[in-house]
Amino acid sequence: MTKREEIDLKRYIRNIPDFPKPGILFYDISTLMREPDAWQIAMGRLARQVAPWEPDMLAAVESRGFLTAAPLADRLGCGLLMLRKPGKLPGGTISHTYDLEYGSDTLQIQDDAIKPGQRVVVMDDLLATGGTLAASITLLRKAGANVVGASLLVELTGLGGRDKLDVPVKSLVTYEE
Ligand SMILES: O=P(O)(O)OC[C@H]1O[C@H](OP(=O)(O)OP(=O)(O)O)[C@H](O)[C@@H]1O
Ligand SMILES: Nc1ncnc2[nH]cnc12
Repeated sequence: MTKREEIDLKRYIRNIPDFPKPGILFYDISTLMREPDAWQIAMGRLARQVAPWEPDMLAAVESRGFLTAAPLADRLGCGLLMLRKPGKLPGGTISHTYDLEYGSDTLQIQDDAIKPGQRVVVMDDLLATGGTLAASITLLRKAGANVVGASLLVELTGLGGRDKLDVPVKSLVTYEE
């Protein structure tokens, strides 16, 4: 029997070619989440990755970032906040609009989500070009956060996303493509 520490999470992450557009190889974590043992192992490894940063809060990027940040906040005993697409968060919000390969996108945070200087780790499922995480970090700083790290399940290293980020970045699984 394979020991838990030897389990290769790549075995559980499915690749789907040409989704959502021709030419994109989509890394699908649904197949990892369907396997309770593998998902627990992934969350355990993420917890060990993030704990040394001693966060007060985890910031979850809509929507797949919610899937990793919520169980981790529970494991680490820290707070959880959402970075959402526009018009989803009640009360006062702060926005940041950023450029994508084609067009632009906006993320929002509640303006009272963070106490000044709180240590925040931003979490998403996957790092590709880095545009989403770079924008998330800018938005968190606008809201007063001390962003101490970024944590991912999957990193597509060939796209150079981590070069856009000025915080320490850790990922569990890397693909060159
Ligand atoms: O590094 P980048 O090039 O910015 O890409 C990474 C982002 O793309 C995906 O989100 P998507 O926009 O597909 O939304 P979803 O999480 O709602 O599926 C993924 O969950 C990251 O948030
Ligand atoms: N190749 C990819 N697979 C899954 N999610 C993504 N988000 C951005 N690029 C992606």
